[in-house]
Amino acid sequence: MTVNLIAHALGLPKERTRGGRMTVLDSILEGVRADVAARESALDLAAVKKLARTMPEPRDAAAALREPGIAVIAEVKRASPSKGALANIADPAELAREYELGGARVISVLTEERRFRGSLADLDSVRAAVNIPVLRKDFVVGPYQIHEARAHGADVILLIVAALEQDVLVSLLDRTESLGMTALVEVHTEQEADRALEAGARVIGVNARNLKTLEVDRDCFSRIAPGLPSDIIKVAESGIRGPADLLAYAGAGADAVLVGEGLVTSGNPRAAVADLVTAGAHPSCPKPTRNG
Ligand SMILES: O=C(O)c1ccccc1NCC(=O)[C@H](O)[C@H](O)COP(=O)(O)O
Repeated sequence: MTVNLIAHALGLPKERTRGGRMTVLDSILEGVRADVAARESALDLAAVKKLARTMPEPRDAAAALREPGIAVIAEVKRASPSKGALANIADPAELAREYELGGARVISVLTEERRFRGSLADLDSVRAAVNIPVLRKDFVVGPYQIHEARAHGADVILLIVAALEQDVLVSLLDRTESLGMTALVEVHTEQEADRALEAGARVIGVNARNLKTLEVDRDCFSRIAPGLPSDIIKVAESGIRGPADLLAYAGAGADAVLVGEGLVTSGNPRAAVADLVTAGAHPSCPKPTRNG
């Protein structure tokens, strides 16, 4: 059986199997599809849409990310495929409040359960605890998760280009925006960045972590960001352990950084966020100028 036949049999885009083996991303997506199907059979799409309509309007995350200084998106992250258990986060709401007090502009909440030990309950707790925009960080495979995110108060959704065929990416991005939410569209290569732009992305995240090998390549951002139009909000994701990393990404054109492990393992998340925010606010720290 060829790689593409295996991919076809699994319902995956052709390019996402490596050497005939399931990649980490494939395996995560397989679990996510099963979990979404189970949730949808318990509460169907019409019911989730109805719930979403009862929520207050989404907060404007793009505006928050455009404010002066390098924005910090602080992540609630218990575990990861690359590192296993990271932090015992008994109270995600308290952690999110600490992040907000440290100056975070957006809180990212991992809701994937099998590999990251996150949940929609975490999203609910964080939403209720902070006044800044909240990102539902998950592996979105279809419209159900977008309405579900809105029903749980998310203002921002992550869309991973490598996980989605182009027509699906376009329709999920449109749906996100039609609900008043912001899409953070994640890329790993110049080709994926082109796809994100063609789909109409306004906020593009360059993830330094290769979702197939899990290696972190901090140069990924500086390869891709210069090719993005100046009006695109550019987010550097993964591998940021302190102000030096933030400054390096800022020098390469980042408007924002998304940080998980470095904060949840810091011992003092409020101070760790504040250190990043201070570095990103310093007059010597470059903030890209934009056209529009
Ligand atoms: O973190 C992982 O190991 C991982 C593996 C496979 C897919 C996604 C993964 N992480 C999601 C993220 O994008 C990060 O949580 C986020 O960028 C923060 O990264 P870090 O600051 O390095 O924890």
